[in-house]
Amino acid sequence: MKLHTLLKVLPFVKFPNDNPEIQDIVQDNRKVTPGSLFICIQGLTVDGHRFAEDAANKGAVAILSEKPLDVDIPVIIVPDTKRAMAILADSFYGQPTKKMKLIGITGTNGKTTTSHLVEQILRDAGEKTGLIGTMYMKIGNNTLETKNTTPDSLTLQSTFKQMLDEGVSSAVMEVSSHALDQGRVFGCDYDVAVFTNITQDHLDYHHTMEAYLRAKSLLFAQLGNAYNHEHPKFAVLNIDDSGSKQIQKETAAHIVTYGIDNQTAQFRAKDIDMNAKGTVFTLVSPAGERRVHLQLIGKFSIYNILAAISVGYVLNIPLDSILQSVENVKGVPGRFELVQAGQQFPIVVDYAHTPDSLENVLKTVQQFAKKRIFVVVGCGGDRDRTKRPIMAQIACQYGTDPIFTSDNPRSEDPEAIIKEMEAGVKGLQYVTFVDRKEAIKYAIQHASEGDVVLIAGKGHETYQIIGNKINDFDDRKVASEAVQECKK
Ligand SMILES: CC(=O)N[C@H]1[C@@H](OP(=O)(O)OP(=O)(O)OC[C@H]2O[C@@H](n3ccc(=O)[nH]c3=O)[C@H](O)[C@@H]2O)O[C@H](CO)[C@@H](O)[C@@H]1O[C@H](C)C(=O)N[C@@H](C)C(=O)N[C@H](CCC(=O)O)C(=O)O
Ligand SMILES: Nc1ncnc2c1ncn2[C@@H]1O[C@H](COP(=O)(O)OP(=O)(O)OP(=O)(O)O)[C@@H](O)[C@H]1O
Ligand SMILES: N[C@H](CCC[C@H](N)C(=O)O)C(=O)O
Ligand SMILES: [Mg+2]
Repeated sequence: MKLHTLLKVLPFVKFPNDNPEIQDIVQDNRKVTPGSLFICIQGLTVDGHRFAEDAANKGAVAILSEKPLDVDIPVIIVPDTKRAMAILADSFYGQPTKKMKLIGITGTNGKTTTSHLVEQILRDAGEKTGLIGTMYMKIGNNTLETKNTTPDSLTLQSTFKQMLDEGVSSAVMEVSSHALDQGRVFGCDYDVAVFTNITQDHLDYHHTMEAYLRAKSLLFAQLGNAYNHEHPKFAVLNIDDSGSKQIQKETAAHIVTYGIDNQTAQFRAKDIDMNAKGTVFTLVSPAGERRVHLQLIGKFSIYNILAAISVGYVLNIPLDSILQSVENVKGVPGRFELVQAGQQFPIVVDYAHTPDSLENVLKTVQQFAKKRIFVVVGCGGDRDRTKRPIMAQIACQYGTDPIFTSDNPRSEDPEAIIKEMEAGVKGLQYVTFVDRKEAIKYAIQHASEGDVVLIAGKGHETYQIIGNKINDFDDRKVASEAVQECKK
């Protein structure tokens, strides 16, 4: 694409005299190849403008910048390069999200789970699907690795283009608050946006809950208009969560509500019956009442199911097909996943790494544990420090045997992180092991029939990040091995 053609989507920019062919758009000087447009991003760690000269030396033919630069290739100046990058990426890759159904899911907890449920509903309805989220990106059945839950706008739009080339008709993605704040999704044309909930997390980044909710609400602000009857847009909101009120004010889309406690929810679960094998509830929906039998457990799972059902419904998928899909779902890897290694008690591996998710999952475990509840839990390094004492306190409140350990300490001292957890539980009973393997072993050695072992925080993760090193570590494997060792 010619530079001038590409720049047409950015109003008021000054077109340079040169009009080179743009082969690629990159934001990392290490990825520049001849013919690239290099975009300078002021990051949180470094200022990308400082790599402009190197990009030019490597063959970049133009630079997008927020300030004048001393290089001998054209420099186009815009007020906000991150935003411009998202808009250019959308245009460069042929506006892929305009040609497919796109569902975005945001909220503190439940994004990965809900996106998998929605993907399943769409597949069962005959769509070829794409999925972007914490665990991977998927095009049909092929998975691609991903670094972020929501990738940068260039990766995002090129992935959508690939999806389109491979026949994807509907894509579902998790939209993190970081991505919204950094404009990674500005170039996405969503049809449906979902809000799961908001509770404490990421205060290291957003600083206040108000700023965190504001970031989440950006997804709904960019969603578009309810009165475009050809392409109506839908905001699917958890009406039991007070954050929905704020979000509702920020969007011009149709509002669709789901919930359990609030009787006005358009998609509501009532008469809930839960046991260790699954959950049964009555779905109240615009299409009438239906009894639903799930293989998932926990009140939080019902919220995810309701969100997914609402999405399917607004996309005109027949309710019968939607319900058949969700009833068949066995679970999502690392979310309340049971480790079966021949032991006499349940071992649950769960991705709860926030106070609210830990509390929810422990309340669910409490319903089934006859005796003790062992909770292995740590808190991530280089992440919200204020959740550490709270998570420790929740582990002590709901567990009988809390075990504090490490969960991706990253650049921080693992012992110091545990100390910050301990500050929340002075005078209470718990044990600590810096080595997560030892913590898991301890729980499994001490548990017996009637007890439950919950290993929280890492879920599907297959690594433990200590310093800059990414070490192999999978809670599910470590737990299985510990069970085998105990049998010896
Ligand atoms: C805090 C945060 O969000 N950081 C993201 C941010 O990095 P950054 O601002 O530090 O970027 P930077 O390193 O300063 O670089 C600035 C610019 O210089 C360029 N650069 C940099 C170095 C160099 O040698 N050459 C070069 O050209 C970079 O490509 C970039 O364009 O922009 C990067 C590119 O888009 C992201 O990969 C990176 O995510 C890091 C890995 C991260 O850990 N992010 C987490 C906090 C995050 O975003 N998490 C959410 C999920 C949260 C949840 O679901 O709970 C997510 O969506 O993943
Ligand atoms: N709707 C929900 N409400 C509260 N907690 C939930 C909900 N759904 C899942 N959880 C809990 O949160 C954990 C993470 O769930 P999930 O991976 O679906 O969330 P996520 O929003 O994608 O998280 P992340 O932001 O880290 O990617 C689960 O393991 C479970 O303990
Ligand atoms: N998306 C979350 C994942 C946290 C998972 C937990 N295991 C940790 O490392 O803190 C984050 O990056 O904050
Ligand atoms: Mg996720």
